[in-house]
Amino acid sequence: MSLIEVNGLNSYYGDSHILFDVAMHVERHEVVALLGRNGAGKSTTLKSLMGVVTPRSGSVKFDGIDIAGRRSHRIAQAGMQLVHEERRIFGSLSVEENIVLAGFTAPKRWPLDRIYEMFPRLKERRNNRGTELSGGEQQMLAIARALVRDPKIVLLDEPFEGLAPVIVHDLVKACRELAAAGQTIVLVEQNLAATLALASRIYIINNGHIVHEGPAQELKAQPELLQRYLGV
Ligand SMILES: Nc1ncnc2c1ncn2[C@@H]1O[C@H](COP(=O)(O)OP(=O)(O)OP(=O)(O)O)[C@@H](O)[C@H]1O
Repeated sequence: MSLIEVNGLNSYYGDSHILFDVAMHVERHEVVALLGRNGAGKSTTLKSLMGVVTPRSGSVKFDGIDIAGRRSHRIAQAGMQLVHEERRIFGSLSVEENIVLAGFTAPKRWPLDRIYEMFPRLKERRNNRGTELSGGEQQMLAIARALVRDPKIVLLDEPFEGLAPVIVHDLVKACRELAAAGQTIVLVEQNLAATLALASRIYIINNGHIVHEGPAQELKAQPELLQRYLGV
């Protein structure tokens, strides 16, 4: 049984039909990436999985249970975490307070030591307020806030966007360690090199339709797909 199995998913904003019969699956311990141009529907897909957007129709099975239509806090309680593009950390709280607070209501938690082993930078900055962090540190903190809840799956929405290459390198390394430890991840990213360094399987979404699915390695040999759907 797949950890996530999506079928016939349709999502709207008001009258705007955004996702059209999306079908996808994610296996345990897999890193899957969702690629596509700006506005293709990537964030909406993650939000529809997480219950931030309520799908109008279709099924979303998470660990065997249909969660479509459930509220996002209940989906989080079942073990899914979405790291939003805008990070959503508390600027007035310290790094450590941010992490502890995020883990507060989780049924299971990572010990802080494990978080700090993965992000040594956060350990150095643990007494700094959220507002005092660089963009890269904020992103590490946003991911740490998801991981502390020991999720079955983490959805990462453009985690590398707007960050300097050296920070992206550190974050990719941390994500690779996470994946090697068996963490299931769904990644939405515009940075193709970072995506291919992390994901084993790729979906491409275009105008709300899944138009391609296959191993990440194959994508490099398909320049026409990259050109047509990603403009690269
Ligand atoms: N809250 C909203 N209300 C109305 N329309 C929205 C809303 N959020 C997104 N959209 C529209 O839905 C479509 C899909 O947006 P989505 O954010 O899922 O795209 P994306 O692939 O994640 O792109 P990006 O990389 O720009 O975030 C776009 O046309 C966008 O303008």
